[in-house]
Amino acid sequence: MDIITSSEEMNIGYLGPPGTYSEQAASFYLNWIKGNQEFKGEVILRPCPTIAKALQAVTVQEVNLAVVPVENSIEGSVSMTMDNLWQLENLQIKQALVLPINHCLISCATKLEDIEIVYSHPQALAQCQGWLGKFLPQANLSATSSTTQALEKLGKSPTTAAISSEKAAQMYDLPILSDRINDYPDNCTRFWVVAPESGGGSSSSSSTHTSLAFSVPANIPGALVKVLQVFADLGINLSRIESRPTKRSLGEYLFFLDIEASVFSSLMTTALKNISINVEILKIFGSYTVLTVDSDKIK
Ligand SMILES: O=C(O)C(=O)Cc1ccccc1
Repeated sequence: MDIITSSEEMNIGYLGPPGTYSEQAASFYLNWIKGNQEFKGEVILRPCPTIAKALQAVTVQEVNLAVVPVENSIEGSVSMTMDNLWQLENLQIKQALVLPINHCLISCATKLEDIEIVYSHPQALAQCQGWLGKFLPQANLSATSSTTQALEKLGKSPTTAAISSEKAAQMYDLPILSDRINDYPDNCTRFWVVAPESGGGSSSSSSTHTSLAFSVPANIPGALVKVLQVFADLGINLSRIESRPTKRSLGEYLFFLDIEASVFSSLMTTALKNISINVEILKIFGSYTVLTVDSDKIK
């Protein structure tokens, strides 16, 4: 892995305010790069109001890196991340991090029956929708830009609640009314560490995964299968396929692939050459390794 080493200071953007799951991921990464002694200067975490702004901050070099959520085991893709990676130029994924996510219901209410409104990030609300339906059927759900932005809306009201982490509850000095409220216990989110293509050096040849996205030249039968067949024929495993609308016209899609191979492998060189005639625009987001983080490593 290559990290920018020329500067004394490294700034890492993430979806804030402080206390979000994205901050946990960014903070783990900060400690990891310090522990691996790949960067000796000061590392500063910079909260951004949205995922889009965190990624834009990388493109305009306001920050050196951004740590953004990309996929959750219960709710699936974070479309804001996918769409911005496609739209913004010169971004490169340097690393993937998988973090366990344990949601708590945080509120000054004394009983669940008193709660009228629950605030949180749409991903968190979705990851707890079964629990919310069962234990808070009366409550209205309200989306906020992050789980800690939800905490800022709470105040001391006895009729409002937010979904956020245990760490965030401690940070904002708010009580936890219920713990582990996500619908599946092994809830986890994958984050990407994103750098500028030019500033971060090239990806390491030890990378194990590659992410890319493409559009197809025409909406014709077999347009997608021709691309997928190339990977199948070469025995390259795909770990994710996702479609997103091109936003140009209804029914027209971009396809995002996560591939279990390094972009530097000879098989991938062949695959990229072979898919080139079947794709319209191809964007390679980077090659990287995946770090799975234990809950006791999250501060
Ligand atoms: O709002 C946050 O805390 C985030 O970092 C986004 C998010 C929300 C829910 C699960 C994982 C990431």
